[in-house]
Amino acid sequence: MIEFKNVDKYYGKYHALTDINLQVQQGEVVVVIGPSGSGKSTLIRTINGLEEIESGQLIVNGMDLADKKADLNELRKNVGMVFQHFNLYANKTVIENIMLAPRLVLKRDEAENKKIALRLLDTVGLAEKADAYPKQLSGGQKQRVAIARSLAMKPKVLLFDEPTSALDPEMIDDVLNVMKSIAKQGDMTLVVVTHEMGFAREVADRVIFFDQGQVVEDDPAEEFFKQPKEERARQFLSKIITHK
Ligand SMILES: Nc1ncnc2c1ncn2[C@@H]1O[C@H](COP(=O)(O)OP(=O)(O)OP(=O)(O)O)[C@@H](O)[C@H]1O
Repeated sequence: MIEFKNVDKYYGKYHALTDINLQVQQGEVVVVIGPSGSGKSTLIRTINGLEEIESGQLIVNGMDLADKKADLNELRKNVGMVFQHFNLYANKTVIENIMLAPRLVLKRDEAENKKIALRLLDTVGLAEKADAYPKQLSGGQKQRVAIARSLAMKPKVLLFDEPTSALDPEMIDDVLNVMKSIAKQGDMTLVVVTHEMGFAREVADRVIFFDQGQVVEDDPAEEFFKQPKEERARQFLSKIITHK
């Protein structure tokens, strides 16, 4: 479970998160939407300790991240993250990218590690790319490898930070389909920052609308997709898309 209690975060004097109170239950799929610069990335980066919080409490899988002594390596065994720009190791093959963390962190047996990695590559539709290097892949393929790499750790929580926004339009669906199938399995907690409203409508349990570092709406998905909240969100999102 993830629980924010009165969490504040500053970058210098800039108040990036203001009094966040949120709970995400194990197995929930939560989509976070909101305008550019509203703090969505900051919010999810706090969940795996990539950003520190200044005050309040943030409990993730029983660990209090406000405690400066929290063991972030231990936390990250159970909390994976998929980034906008994939962050694959360029000098390692696809399968090595997937096998590395389970080998080093979980000390997983090598044969078992390889079996799991190949199965995951198959799941994301890239079985034939095991020995390719990231530079030989399209953006959408890289992102599917990044997802397989996160899944290899069997995390309880998987965070997605705008996973499709660096992709060409024709690649987006392949990545969203992989994410949808993970969401539909129902055992992992997913927190997804995205502008993909179709994805949210299909698989989200909850939608959080974020603005100026604050939770403005926190609704069950069926509630959110009733007008006029969805319409307001679309107006915000159309501004972002025009920007880009
Ligand atoms: N490391 C940092 N140092 C200083 N300011 C930062 C830092 N990271 C983010 N910010 C600022 O904090 C605010 C929130 O940024 P954040 O990336 O969380 O927003 P976002 O909602 O994810 O935006 P986008 O949709 O454009 O990615 C922005 O005003 C940003 O400029």
